[in-house]
Amino acid sequence: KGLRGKGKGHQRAPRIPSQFSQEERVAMKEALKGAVQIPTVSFSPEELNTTALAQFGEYIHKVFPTVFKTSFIQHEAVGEYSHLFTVQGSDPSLQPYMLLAHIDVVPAPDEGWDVPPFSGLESDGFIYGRGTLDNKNSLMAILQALELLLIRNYIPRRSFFIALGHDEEVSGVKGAQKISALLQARGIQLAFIVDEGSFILDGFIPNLQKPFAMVSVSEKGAIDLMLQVNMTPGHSSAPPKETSIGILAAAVSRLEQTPMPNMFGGGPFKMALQQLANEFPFPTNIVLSNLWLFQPLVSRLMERNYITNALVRTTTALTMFNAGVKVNVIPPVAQATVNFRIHPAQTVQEVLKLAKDIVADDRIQFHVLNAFDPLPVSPSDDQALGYQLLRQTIQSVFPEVNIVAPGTCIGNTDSRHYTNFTTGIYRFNPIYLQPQSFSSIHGINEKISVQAYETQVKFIFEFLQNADADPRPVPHLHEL
Ligand SMILES: CCCCCCCC/C=C\CCCCCCCC(=O)N[C@@H](CC(N)=O)C(=O)O
Ligand SMILES: [Zn+2]
Ligand SMILES: [Zn+2]
Repeated sequence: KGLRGKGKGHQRAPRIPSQFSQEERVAMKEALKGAVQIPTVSFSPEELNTTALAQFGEYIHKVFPTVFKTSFIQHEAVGEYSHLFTVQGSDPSLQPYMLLAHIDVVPAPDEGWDVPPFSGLESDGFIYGRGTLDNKNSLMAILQALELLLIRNYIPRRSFFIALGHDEEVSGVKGAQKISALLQARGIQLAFIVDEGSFILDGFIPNLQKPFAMVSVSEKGAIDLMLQVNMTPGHSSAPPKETSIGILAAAVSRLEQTPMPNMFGGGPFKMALQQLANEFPFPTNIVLSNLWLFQPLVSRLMERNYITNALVRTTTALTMFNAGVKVNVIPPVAQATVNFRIHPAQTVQEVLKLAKDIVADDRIQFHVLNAFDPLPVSPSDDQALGYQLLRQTIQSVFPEVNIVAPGTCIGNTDSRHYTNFTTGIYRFNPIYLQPQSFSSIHGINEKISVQAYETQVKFIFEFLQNADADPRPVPHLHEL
């Protein structure tokens, strides 16, 4: 709605092969390095590096000139530093879709890095730096693929939006939320959305030898819960039996030692394991094919690893603790913040009640700083256009990957600000991820191989064209 309504000229565009010249391949990796070198760090919702964000806006103008000068692409800066591209397709009868990525990155002090985190240095075939996996790779690959298609005179059939938020790492309130309001005011409805949030997972599940593509169809909810204890201050030479610090420490320790219930079976993860069953050796294949019998066993096994544990329950992370004003003063107040990530089968209210029951101490005050429910589960059936387009593109770009399975994103993404536009929200990065690279996201030595980045560009180049092709049934591989 509201997109190029001319109703004419929507002939089929010829398929353009995803082959790039040596010169283009060099230019694309250099463009990513340049993006990494701009320190677009979000420290807090109020503390963004606005100089770097402004510089980034100029940078994408410079490296993707065709995107900015094409007549059927409208560019708008939103909330000053976020960017919305409206690509008007030639066939207004096709519902548009939207690709998301974010400009900002989490802070990266130099300590522990092999190379400075904002150097974008290339070493042993890898480009190093903050944002190379989260999420400048996606942002640059989307614009790069579009630039290359435009240079080849491609005219998209289906309209689409590209929304690039500038504060995803600290809420998305100034970026994604503003873009969302703008699209809402324009009455836009979308066929589907694709965002960051999952990968081709390699080595995350014991005994599963082959990588598989997990497309996240849901996203955990979250609560930032502040616990506070107030006590009368006094001289430390004659302390009371319990201090605010002691009471609060015991309360948060109870929360840490009492995990939220295991909800395995109540989210997409069970479906993924069933789809993966035949990829495991005996007897795991039999166990996973018969979850009606073995569900209690499997759900317990999943708790053993901290990543699979995050997929079966609401997690409880103690992230901040503040108390004390002076070495010889009984502290008047102690505060701690707990970050819960809510399993798709639970709600904010349910988790709050459980947390209060676990703490079970009237001296503790609870303050909800921020909370939202898990995101609805998007369809992954044969009719789900976004899911099937991802599946089709994964099968063509990564023919060695046998399984594409739905999953839950354990982190949060900007896509949660766009739930009004579509029931189909998919989180997927076309990149192989091993547990070690998972730790580098928000950690140290974040890096992407030059080859992986080229493949990401190729994936989007193919995806944009697949979205314009006539819908046709996608053959299922390895169905149960
Ligand atoms: C099937 C078994 C293995 C499953 C393993 C899952 C491995 C994890 C794969 C991907 C998770 C990566 C999450 C990336 C998205 C997170 C984005 C992010 O950092 N968001 C922040 C900020 C925010 N928007 O709230 C966050 O705190 O979550
Ligand atoms: Zn991210
Ligand atoms: Zn992140």
